[in-house]
Amino acid sequence: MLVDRSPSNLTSREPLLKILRDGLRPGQQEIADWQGGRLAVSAVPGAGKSTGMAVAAALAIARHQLHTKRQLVVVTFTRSAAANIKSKIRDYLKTLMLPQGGFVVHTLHGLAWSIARSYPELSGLNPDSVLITPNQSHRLIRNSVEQWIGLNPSLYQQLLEGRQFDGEETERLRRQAVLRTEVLPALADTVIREAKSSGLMPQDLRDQSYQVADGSILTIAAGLYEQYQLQLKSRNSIDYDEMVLGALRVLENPSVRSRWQTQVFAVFEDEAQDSSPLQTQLLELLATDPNHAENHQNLVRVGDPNQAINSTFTPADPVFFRQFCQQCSDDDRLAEMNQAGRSSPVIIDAANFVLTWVNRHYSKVSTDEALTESATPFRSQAIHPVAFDDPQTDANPLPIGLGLEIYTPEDVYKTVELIGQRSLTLFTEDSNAQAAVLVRTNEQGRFVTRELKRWHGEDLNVFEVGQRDRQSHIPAEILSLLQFLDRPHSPDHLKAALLVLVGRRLIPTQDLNALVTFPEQFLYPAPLDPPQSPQVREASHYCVSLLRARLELPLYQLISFLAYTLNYDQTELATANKLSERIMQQTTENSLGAMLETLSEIVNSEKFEPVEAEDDDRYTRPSQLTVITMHKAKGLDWDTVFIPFLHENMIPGSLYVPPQAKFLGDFTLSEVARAQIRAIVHENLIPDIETAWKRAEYLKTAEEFRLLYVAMTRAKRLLWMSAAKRAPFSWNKSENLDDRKPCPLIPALKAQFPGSVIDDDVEF
Ligand SMILES: Nc1ncnc2c1ncn2[C@@H]1O[C@H](COP(=O)(O)OP(=O)(O)OP(=O)(O)O)[C@@H](O)[C@H]1O
Repeated sequence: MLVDRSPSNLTSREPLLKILRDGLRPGQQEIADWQGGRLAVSAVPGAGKSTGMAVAAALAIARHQLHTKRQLVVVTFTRSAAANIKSKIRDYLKTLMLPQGGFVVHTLHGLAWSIARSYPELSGLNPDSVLITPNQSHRLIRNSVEQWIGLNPSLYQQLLEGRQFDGEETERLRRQAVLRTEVLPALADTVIREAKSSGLMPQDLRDQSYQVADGSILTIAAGLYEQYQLQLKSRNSIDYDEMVLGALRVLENPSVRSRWQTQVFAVFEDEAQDSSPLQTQLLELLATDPNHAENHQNLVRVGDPNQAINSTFTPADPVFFRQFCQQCSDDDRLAEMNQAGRSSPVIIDAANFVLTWVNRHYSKVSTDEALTESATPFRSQAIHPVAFDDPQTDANPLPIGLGLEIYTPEDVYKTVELIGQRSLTLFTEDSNAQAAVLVRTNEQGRFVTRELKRWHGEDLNVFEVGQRDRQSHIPAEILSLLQFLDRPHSPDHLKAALLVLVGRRLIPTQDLNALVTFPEQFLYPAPLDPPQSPQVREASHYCVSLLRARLELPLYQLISFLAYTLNYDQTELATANKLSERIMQQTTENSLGAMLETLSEIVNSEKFEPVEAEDDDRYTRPSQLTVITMHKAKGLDWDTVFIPFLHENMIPGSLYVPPQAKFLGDFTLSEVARAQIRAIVHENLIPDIETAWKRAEYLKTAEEFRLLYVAMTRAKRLLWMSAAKRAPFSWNKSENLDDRKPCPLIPALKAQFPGSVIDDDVEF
C-alpha cells in the first residue's frame, strides 16, 4: 500500500481516529490519549487491556507517523498474547489505511535476544548457544553443586553438622544425600533466578553477605551462582536472564544504544506486573529518547498488580509494578481501567469481596518494616461493571444458574461427580457453552480427569491441559523408539517401543510379553514358524518399517520421521523438531549411540521445554470441559468456571520444611535466601534468618490469594466453588481421605452471599 504521510492526510484521518478512540471505555481512552512520556495503567481483570492497547498503538502510529525506521515496540509476555495483539493492531491500521511498518510486537525475551544476537561481540553471547531453563534437577545445577562442594569443604561440613549431630555414619550419609540432591540444588535454582533477574552478580551477593550477622546462606548462594555461571560458559549455554543481560551489555555501547533508541519511538508493555527489574531496565533504556537532555522515556506499562501470581516461580516481585504505579500516580500519570465487561455482576461482587476481605484480614501481619510496601496482598482497586451503552456486545452477561454457587460436597469424589453432571447439563442446554475446572496443582488435575473419565467415559469431552502441555512424553517416546532401533533384539527395548505404539493407538492392544519373548521370530518370522495372528502381524509390520527407516534415512532425519510415524499433532511435531535440533547440536559424534546418550540425559535429568502452541483457543472450545491449573488459566476466560478443592492447606497453604531437611533448622535455605536477596534489591536491611522466613511466609500467603482472585475472575457467567469435607492429603494416593478445613474465604463468602450457598442435597 502507498504511504501518504503528508500533514493533510493526517488531518483527513482525524475523524477516523476519533471514531476509534470514542469506541473505547474511559480507562481505555486514557491510553489512547497518551501523547508521550511515562504512563502506568492499572487494569482490573476483563477490562479489555488488549483492545485498549491495540487502539492506542494504532493511534500513536497514526499521530506520530511511525514507520519501519521509527517504530512502536509492543512487548507482551507470551507468544500467543503477542500474536493476538499483533493481529488487532494490524486490523486497526487497515481501518486507518496505514502501512504496517510502524510497529513490532515482541515477547520480552524475543526482543532481548534479537538485540543480543545481532552484536555477539558486545553481548558476549554466541548466537548458536543452547538455551536452557534450569530447574533443580538440571545437569548444570547439579554440576554447580558438586563443584561448589569440592571447593568449599569447611562450609559444607558446617551444613552437614547442622543442628544436633553426633557424628554417626549413617546419619552423615543421609544428610549428605539430602544436601547434594535436594537442599543445595533448590538453593542454587532459587538464588540464580532471583539474583540474576535483578541484575545482581555473584560478587554482589558475596559483598552483601558481610552486611548481615549470619551471612552464611548468602555466601553459599554466591558460591553456587558463581559455579553455575562458569558451567553456562563452558557448555556454550545461556538462560533467559543471560539474554537480557546480553542485550543490556550491547546497549552500553553509546552508538549502538543511540541507534536503537532512535529506532524505537516508544515501548508499550503488557502484563507489566510480571516483569523483573532486569527486564524493566531493558525496556526503560529502549524507551529513552536519545535527543532529550533529561532522561525522557516514552513508556506505557499496562498491568494488573492484583494478578501478580508468578513470584514463586519467576522472581517478578509484585512490588515493582505497584511502585511504578505509585511513582506515575505522584506525577499524575496513572490511568486506571476499572470497568470490566467480562463477568456477570454477582461474579464481580464476589471478586471484589475477596479482595477487600483478604486485605482486611491479611494486611500488616507483621511489624516488619520492609513489608510496608507490600503490606496488603492486593492493591485496592475494585472492578466495576461497564456502562449501559458500552460498545462490547454482551458485556456483563446474564448469569447461568445463580452466577455464584458455593458447594460443600461430602468428599472430593462427590465433588467431581457434581462437576461432571453439571457440565453435561450445561453442554446439553447450549452446545456453545465453554467450561473449565481450575485446580491448584497438576496432581489435582489428573485426579479430576481420571474421575470424570470413570464417571462419564466418552460422553464428556475432557481436555486436560497439564498433561498435553508438558509434552514430556515426547522425549521419552522418541527415546524408546530409538533404543529399539539401536538394539531391536533386546526384549526390553522391543517391549518399550511396542508400548509406545499401543499408547498412540497405532497397533492393537495385546499381550506384549508374548511378542517380545522371541524378538527375532516376531520381527522376521521364518516360513516354518507358527503363523502370526492379524494383530501380531500388524505390530510386526510396524516395527519392521521402523527398522527399515533406520537403514534408509540419515540420522538427522530420524527423529522427525519417528514423530510423523507417531501421528503427533502440529505442536508435538514442532517440539520433536526442536528436540532433534537440540540433540544434533549437543552430539559431537554422528552415531546413533551418541544420539541416544544425549537423549537419555535429557530424559533422565532435564526438563525439555516444549514448543508452546500458538492457538489458545484449544483451551476454550465449546462443549469441552478443560481441566487446567489456576496459573495457566491466567489471561483466559470461560462461561462456567469450576474451582473445587478450596482447602486451607492449599490456599493459602503454608511454607513447608521437609522432615529430612530439618537438621538445618525450621526453615528452608532457598526461601531465606530469596527474602534476603529481595531485601538487597529493594535496598532494605538484609533480614536475619527468622525474619526472612516470616517474610517468605507472608509473600506466599499473599500470592496464593491473588491466585484465587485470578481464578475467580476467569468466569463469565457461572462461578462454581467448592470445599469438600473430606480430601486426600496426597493427591497421588487419593483413596485415603481425611477431614479438611476449608480455605478461610469460603465461610466468609458464604456469609456474604447466603443466596449462593447450595445445600448438600440440592443438585442442579
Ligand atoms: N472498547 C471496546 N469495545 C468493544 N469491545 C470491547 C472493548 N473493549 C474490550 N472489548 C471486548 O471485550 C473482550 C475482552 O477484551 P480484550 O481481549 O481486549 O481483553 P483482555 O485484554 O483479554 O482482557 P484483560 O483485561 O482481562 O487482560 C473482547 O471480546 C473485546 O472485543
